[in-house]
Formats: sequence, C-alpha cells, structure tokens
Amino acid sequence: MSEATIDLSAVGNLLVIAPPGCGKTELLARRAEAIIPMLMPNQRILALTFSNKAKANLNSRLLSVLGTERKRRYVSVHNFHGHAAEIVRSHGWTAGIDPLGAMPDKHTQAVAVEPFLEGLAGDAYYAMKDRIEEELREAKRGAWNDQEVLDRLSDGDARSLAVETARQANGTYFYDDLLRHSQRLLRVPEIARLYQSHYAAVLVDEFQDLSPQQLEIALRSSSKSRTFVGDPMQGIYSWTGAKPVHVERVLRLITGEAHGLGVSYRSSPAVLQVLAAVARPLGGQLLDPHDPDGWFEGGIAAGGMYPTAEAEANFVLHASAEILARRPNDTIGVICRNGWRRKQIDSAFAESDLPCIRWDLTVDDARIVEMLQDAAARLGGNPELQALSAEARRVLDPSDIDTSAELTDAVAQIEGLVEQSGSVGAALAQLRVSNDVSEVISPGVHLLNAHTGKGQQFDWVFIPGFEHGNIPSYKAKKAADIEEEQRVLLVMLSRARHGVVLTRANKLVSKAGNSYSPSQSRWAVTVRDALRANSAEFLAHVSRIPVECEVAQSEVSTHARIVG
Ligand SMILES: Nc1ncnc2c1ncn2[C@@H]1O[C@H](COP(=O)(O)OP(=O)(O)OP(=O)(O)O)[C@@H](O)[C@H]1O
Repeated sequence: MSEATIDLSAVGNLLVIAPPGCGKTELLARRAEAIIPMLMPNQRILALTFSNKAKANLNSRLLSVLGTERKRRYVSVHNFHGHAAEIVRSHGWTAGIDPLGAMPDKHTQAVAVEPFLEGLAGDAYYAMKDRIEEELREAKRGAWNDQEVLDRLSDGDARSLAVETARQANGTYFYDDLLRHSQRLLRVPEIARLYQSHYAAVLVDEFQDLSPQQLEIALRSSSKSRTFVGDPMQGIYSWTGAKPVHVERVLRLITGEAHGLGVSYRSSPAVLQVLAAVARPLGGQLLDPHDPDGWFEGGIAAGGMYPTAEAEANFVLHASAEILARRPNDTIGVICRNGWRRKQIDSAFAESDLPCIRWDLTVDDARIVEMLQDAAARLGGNPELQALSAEARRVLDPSDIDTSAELTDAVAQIEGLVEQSGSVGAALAQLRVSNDVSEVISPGVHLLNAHTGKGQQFDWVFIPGFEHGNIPSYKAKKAADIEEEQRVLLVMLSRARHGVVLTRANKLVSKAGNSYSPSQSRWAVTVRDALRANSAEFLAHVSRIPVECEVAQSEVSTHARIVG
C-alpha cells in the first residue's frame, strides 16, 4: 500500500505500521499539512519524539512539507521528557509537586546512585547498579505519588529505597519522575482539557518505543486526532520500558484498523535483499524498492573479515575516503552495536582529515556549538565557562531539558579542550562542525551507536564488529533479548540507502589485555547469500561510480542519491 491510499485528511485517529524506509516519518509531515486547515484559532499540533536527533529529523521533514512559517505557527515538536517537564513546570502545584525542582539530565540518576554502590567492585558493582536502576524504573512506571513510590520500593533492595529517599529529600527529579508526575497531572480532567483544547492533534513517530506511561501521556495530551506510526520489528527499547505489543493492542482498539505501507523509498535493491534476510525470521518480508532501476549497479551489500580491529578500522577509513573522493556530498554512517567496539574506528578517524562527526560528542553537534558560539559572542568572545553555560541557557526554553543536558555535556567537553587551547574562545574556535546547522545529517562520516541511529538514514552504512558478543551483545542471554538484538541489527542495516558493509575482526583484545578470537555473529549465515560482494569488490564498485554524476532529487527527499 502507498501513502496515496491513506486519507490523511480524515478526521480522527490513524495508525500506520510499516517496515523501515517506507515513508512513515514523511507521512507524519503530510498528516500535519492535512490537519492544519482544520485547526481552530490558537490551536496547534503536538508532535512527540524520543530524542533530539529524532526531533531534528521530524522538524526537517515538517519544514520541507510545510515551510518555515506554517511549521512555526502550527506545530510544536517536543521530546517526551520536554513535554513532561513543561506539564510539571506549568501545573506541578496542583498535585503538590514543586515545579521549580531541579530538572534532570542524562547523568542525574547515575550520579545519585553512585554513592550507594560504595564497597562494590567489578561484576558485583554493575549488577547492583543495574538492579537499582531497574527497581527505580519499575517503581515509577505508573501514576504514583512519592509515598507510593517509596512503598513499592520497600520490597526491593535497601539501596534502591535509599536512593529514592535521598532524591525526595533533595528535591531533584530523575527522568522517570517527570513522566509519572505528568501522567498524574494529565489525569486531572481540568489539566487534560487545557492541553486537549490547545493541541487539536498529536503525532507520534516510532510508537513501538513507547512505554504504556508515555502512551497515556500522548493520548491525554490531545483527544480528537491522534496519529501513530511505527514498526514493531524495529522495537529495540524494551530495556527502557517500551512495550510494543501492549501499545499496538491499545492503539488498534482506539484507531480501529492499522494501515500499511509496502514500498521502500530509502534503500537500493541490494540493501533490501539483506534487510529481507534479517527480517524474514522476525516475520518480515522482501520490500520492493520504489525505483529499482534508479540505483547505480542496484546498490551494493558487502561483507569482509580482517585480522584485527585496527585492520578493519583502516578498511572503513579507506573505503570512506574513496567514497567521499568521488561523492563529497554523500553521507556515511559507521554504526557500532556497542561503544566499546568503536575504539579502533574512533582512533582511525581522529587521525584522518575526513569530515567526521561523533554522535556521542556534543561538541560535534552543529546546533549545540552554534548555541555556545552565539552565547560567547554575546559575552564578548572569550567568557568564563560558567558564564558561557548560563548565557546559552538563558535563551533556551526551560522545558527543553534534553538540549539543556546537551549543553552541560558540551561545556564539560570544552573544559577539557580549554586546557590544550588556552582559553574558552580558542577552544570554541577550534570545534569542527558542519556549516549548515539545518542539515540533520551533514555530508561526510558519522560515527554512532545502534540506538542513536534510529529513524536516520545514510547513503552508505558500515557495521563493524559483526561478531558474537557484539552482535548479539554479550549481555543478551534470554531468547527475548536475542530476538531484540536481531531487531537492533535490522535497525542498523536499514539506515542504508545505497550500500551496506558488514565487517568483522579475527582477533580482538579484551579489557584485561588478552587476545581472543571471537566467533562470527550468529546472523552471519542468515545474511551470507545477500552479501554479494567482498571488500575488494566493494572498493571496485565505488571506483566505478562516476565522479560527475547526475543528482536526482525526489520530490520530497532532502538527500541526493546516486543514479545510474
Ligand atoms: N512518498 C514518498 N515519495 C518519495 N520519497 C519518499 C516518500 N516517502 C518517504 N520518502 C523518502 O524515503 C526516505 C525514508 O522515509 P522515512 O524516513 O519517512 O521512512 P520511515 O518509514 O519513517 O523509516 P524508519 O522506519 O527507518 O524510520 C526519506 O528520504 C523520505 O524523504
């Protein structure tokens, strides 16, 4: 089915379930366009996302469909944390919640737990840390007040209860507190009515990542028109409380029927063959490419094996350089399942002069760097770090707690750079970022981990470390965890447009410094037939790509792609 067969202007609820690259995010932008003429004066559309990267992705689709003015006037895009923070800040007193309590960042809970792990080391330390985090999450996954949270924790480990008791005494919030408090507040009919009359519609991408609590927050924030799109086969957030089966069941009850989309607008035939091999055992099937003849040699899917992780990293670096030499505007994602398996890749790219962005370094984020550079300029160019941080936050929406957390991270990273460069001004000047902050993914190489790549796309994708222990992660023990790892692999592969390369190393060195030989990933056999090329054939394919080639821009696509 294509988007054209779905009536986007129909009043009411809409559920769309479709595989990667079929245009679900794009459909949300078109749904917004169809709803705007039905808005009453002062009404807006609320779009909810899970991270700043996803927010930037949806924002750019909305901008390309609606244009700047209609987007600004009619659509608010918030992350769940930001939406929850806004509800707590605006209405907290109604339920005895301090709206001025300290808002969390991604380190707040970990820092609060740390003192309670004293005396533990090695595996015992990590096991207890995981247990406390899990017990806190469980105790807060409903609309419970502070006393009820303490009661729920009283059956668990004494350390979990102690962490929560200290948090309540200090008046700080963790992310999960914002969610449960906003859930509680939205259960107050008068508060829910305020949001429902302001937001005539709600749009949610990646519904499979919702916890029941987030689902309730989305449903209570807007009552007349709710649009949810997603793909249960890309559900990779069960460890944060996502419940795709439950959420889909509730959504089907609300929406009546689910629509599907069955054509890939993203990936080449070669990439789609690999996706089909991984998706089939999960219940998926081969997707047709929208324009099968529009890809140079049909795209490419390759596999390679290297003696060491260093040799593997050198191949990825060399291949990226070859691609960018011919196609400087292409985007390349090097996606690792786990951060630890990216070490050699990071070092290889750090020493090269290829344009390269590390997604876990906030000082590589053009938007954050621009905010800091603007703040520095307002303060005369070379401020103290604390003043810089305060000035950047001064112009930030106080509910945008994810950006606030990114600013905290960036300032900490700049502190390290100041030691080398001598001053804050000099450190800011040396930051390498793309020229265009509106680009969600700038040309060049992007180094990232599997979960952060959700919903994004690159012309080329490299997946290093296709070994047991990494893919699947050594932490996955139960059958359900292994199945989730298979979905993680599907998510990584499906970020690719033209080409995808899976590589592995024969020898790795453990944290303790011992050399070992990892076995291949359990899915190496699954994809073997679909990976038609080896590394040499991959490089030969790249070398045949015409340097001066026509660039086709599909009507709605913002990315150029290679045409034959
Ligand atoms: N109807 C369409 N015509 C042409 N191109 C489209 C259409 N719909 C989507 N695209 C393009 O296809 C690509 C993938 O679309 P999109 O990201 O919306 O897919 P998705 O289903 O949300 O993928 P994922 O599940 O991975 O998040 C984008 O480049 C988008 O611009």
